[in-house]
Amino acid sequence: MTKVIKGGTVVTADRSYKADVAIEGETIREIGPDLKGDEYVDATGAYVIPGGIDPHTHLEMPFMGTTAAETFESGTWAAAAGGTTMLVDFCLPGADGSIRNAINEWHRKSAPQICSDIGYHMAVTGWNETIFNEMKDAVDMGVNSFKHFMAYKGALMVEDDELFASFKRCRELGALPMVHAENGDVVDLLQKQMLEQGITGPEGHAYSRPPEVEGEAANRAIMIADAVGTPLYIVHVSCEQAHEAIRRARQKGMRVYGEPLAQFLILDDSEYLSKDWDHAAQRVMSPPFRSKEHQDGLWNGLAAGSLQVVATDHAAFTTEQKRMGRDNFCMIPNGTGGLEERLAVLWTYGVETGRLTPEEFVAVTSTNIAKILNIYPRKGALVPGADADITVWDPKISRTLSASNQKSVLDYSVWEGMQVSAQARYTLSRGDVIWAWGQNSQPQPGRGKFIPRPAFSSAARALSQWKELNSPRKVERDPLNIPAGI
Ligand SMILES: NC(=O)NCCC(=O)O
Ligand SMILES: [Zn+2]
Ligand SMILES: [Zn+2]
Repeated sequence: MTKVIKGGTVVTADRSYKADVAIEGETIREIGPDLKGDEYVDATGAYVIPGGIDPHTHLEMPFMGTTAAETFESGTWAAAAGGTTMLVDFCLPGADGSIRNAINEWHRKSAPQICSDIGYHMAVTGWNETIFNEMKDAVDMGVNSFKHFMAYKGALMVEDDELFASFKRCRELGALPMVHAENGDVVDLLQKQMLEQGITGPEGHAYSRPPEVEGEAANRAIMIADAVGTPLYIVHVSCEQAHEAIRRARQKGMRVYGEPLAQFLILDDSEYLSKDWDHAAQRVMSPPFRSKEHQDGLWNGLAAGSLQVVATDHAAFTTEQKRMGRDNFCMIPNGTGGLEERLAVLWTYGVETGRLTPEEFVAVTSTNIAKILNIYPRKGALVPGADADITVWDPKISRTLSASNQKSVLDYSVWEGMQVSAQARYTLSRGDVIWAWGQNSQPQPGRGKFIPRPAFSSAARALSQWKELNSPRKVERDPLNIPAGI
C-alpha cells in the first residue's frame, strides 16, 4: 500500500521544491513530481517538512518533591498536534542511583503510552564506579547523551571534577555530554539573599538566576569539554552571556552546540513581575525568561548558526503543584510547557517575520538535532529510506493558543492568548497519520517506538582524532642532558 502526500512544497534544511512524497509502510519510498499511490494525503497549499524533533522534555519526571503532570500519552499526543513526531526525554536515576534501572523504568512508563517515537538522554547526578560502568550500559541500550546539572545544589548538581570525569567517560564511549549551565553555588547564595530581603515570590526566582550566572557556567563547561576533548551540548540557552561563550568556542574550532527554547525566544522576564502570583509562578523555570535584548541575540544566533536547535524543556506542573512554593519561590517546581506550540510560535515569530527562512526553520526544529544526536537521516530528513515522520504544515491555519484548546493536561498555558498563523494539517509518524487538523481523534497509545541512537557521531570521531593528533607528548631526553639532583 502506497500513501502519497500530494501537491505540497517539500521543505528541507537546504531547499524548497514542489514534489509529492510516496510512503511505503513506515518509510519514504520516493520524492518527485506526479507520484501515484493507493491513498492520498492532501498537501495543496502547504509545506511538507520533516516531523519536528523536540530534544528536551521531562514527561512524568519526579522533581522537586512532585512529578511533572504531563504523561507520555498526553505529551506525545500534544506534540503530534503541534507537528512534532519525536521527543527526547530526560531520564533521571531513581533512589538506587542505577542508570540501567532508570532507563528500564523510563521504558516501563513510556512504552504503553507513546503515540510517536522517543529517545532518552541520561542524567549524571553524581560520580562513582557504578555510574562509570553503567554509562557503557546506557550507550549499549541506545542512549548516547548524558546531561549534567551545574545547578540545583544539594539535589542534582555535580562539581567540576565530576564533570571532568564524566565528560572523559563520554569521550571514551563516543557519547555526547550535555550541561544545564548555571552556577549552582551562586544561585544558592542569591536565593538565600532574596529570602533574607523578604522577596519570597516568583520574582525572586528570576533575580537569583541572573544571566552572568549562566554565562559563567557555560564558559566553565566549555573549558572542561575542551580540556577533555569532547563535543558539548548546552541545553536551554537563555541569554547573550551563554550564547557568547558558545559563539566564541565555535569560532575557536570547538564542537559546542547551543539549544535556546521557544519560550526564551518569545516570552520575557516581565512575566515574573505580574501581581497575579499564579501567573508568575506558572512561568518559573531555570534558567528564567530574560529581557528582549537577550531574545534578539538568540534569534540572531539561530540565523547565524551559532545556535543550532530550538527545544522546549517541556516540564509541566499544574497550578496546584506550583503552589508548593507559595511562601518560598525556591519550592516552586521549575518548568514550563511548549511541546505543542513550538513549531507554531517559531513559524509565526520566526518565519513570518523574516528572522528565519523556512529552511532554517526545518534545520532548527528537526534536522540539526537529528545530526547532533546521530539519528540522521533516519530522522530529520525527507529522503528515500528515511522514516516517514512528516508534517504537512499549513501556513493558512491561524489559531489562538489557549489552555482551553490544548492537548496538554495542564490547567494553564504560558502561551495563553497568543495568535499563531500556521498549524499542522497532518502529522505522520512512520507513515501513519496520527494527527489531522479538525478531526481531533487521539492517536493509538503504545504505537510509538524507542529509537536507539548509536555512539560515535561524525563530530565526536573527528574531534577525538584532532585531539589525539594534538595531545601533549612526553619529550624524550638524553639522561645526560637532565641535570643531576642536589
Ligand atoms: N528547566 C526547568 O526549569 N525544569 C526542568 C529541569 C531542567 O531542565 O533543569
Ligand atoms: Zn536543566
Ligand atoms: Zn530540562
